[in-house]
Amino acid sequence: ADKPVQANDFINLFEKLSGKQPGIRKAHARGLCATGTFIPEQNAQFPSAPLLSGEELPVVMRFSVGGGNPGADERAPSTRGMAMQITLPGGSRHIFTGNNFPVFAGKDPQTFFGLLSTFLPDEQGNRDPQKTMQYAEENPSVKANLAWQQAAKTPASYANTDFYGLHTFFYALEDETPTKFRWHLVPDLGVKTLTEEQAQAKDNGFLAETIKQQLAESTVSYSLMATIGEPEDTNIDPSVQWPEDREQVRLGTVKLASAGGEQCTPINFDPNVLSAGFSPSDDPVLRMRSAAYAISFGKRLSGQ
Ligand code: HEM
Repeated sequence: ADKPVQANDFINLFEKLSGKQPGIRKAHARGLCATGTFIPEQNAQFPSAPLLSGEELPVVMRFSVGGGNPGADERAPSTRGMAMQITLPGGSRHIFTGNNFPVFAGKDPQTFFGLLSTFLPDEQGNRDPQKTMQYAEENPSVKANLAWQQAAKTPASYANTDFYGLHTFFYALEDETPTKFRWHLVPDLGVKTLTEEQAQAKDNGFLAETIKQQLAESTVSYSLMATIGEPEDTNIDPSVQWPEDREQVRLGTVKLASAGGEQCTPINFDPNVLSAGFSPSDDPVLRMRSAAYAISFGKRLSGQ
């Protein structure tokens, strides 16, 4: 049998797909840093979480385009990412790192790795979409995400994109009843996309300018939502969405103050960094992310 896929295999594969990009994130290479505040809302499902205790908290956010290409074309209807670090009084942190699709491309790291491998060009430098199609037939857990990618339109702005945490997390402090949830971020300015024609009229890197302009003209904010899971909803499979009718709870508002700057440079947006009361699920994709992000972070800081 094949050796199980390791975090470093992903890093090597990203470098094969996008070329060596020394000193740059191995995924989500193109991005934009922003700052703001988190205005928490207390609620019954997260009764004494310090994160939601009522104080406004400082936020550093990084928006990004999926893939390892630092010059990725922002006119393309591909993956967008959002990483957010909230700092609590006393210095502990809570990190949320999500993408603009509601379902992940694979039930585990191995399946995702296999899918990405079908994007590698052959010796003549050609990609073979047939390979990807065949892989999807053999690995149906990638299908929901591929269908989303095929239907995706170009996001009009990071301020008009929703972002999904995808994995399951838990909350409970001391003897509280545990809450099982998945989070997502809803833009208060509404989800907006561009037609192909509108997208082609923009320049390759229009997203930074667009959100700066929106910040100058209006309030840019997001609602941080938690979907509350039922016992029968999967804890470990990010390629399966929970039923639509699950209870939605507001955790608070993220309000942007500025966009641009270097505040994100020293941050590793590891999605397993959680504040008191929160814990990760055993989702193997979530577990793999900590190791992969740490390797990428180390390479970035050491110019590799
Ligand atoms: C096995 C699965 C995955 C692997 C191996 C992986 C790998 C990586 C790596 C290496 C980075 C660069 C980290 C850095 O240099 O700081 C990254 C960034 C990122 N990933 Fe993942 N990832 C995975 C799954 C996911 C999932 C499920 C999501 C969304 C829920 C996601 C969203 C992001 C975002 C938003 C960033 C940019 C973070 C930033 O701005 O610093 N990734 N990923």
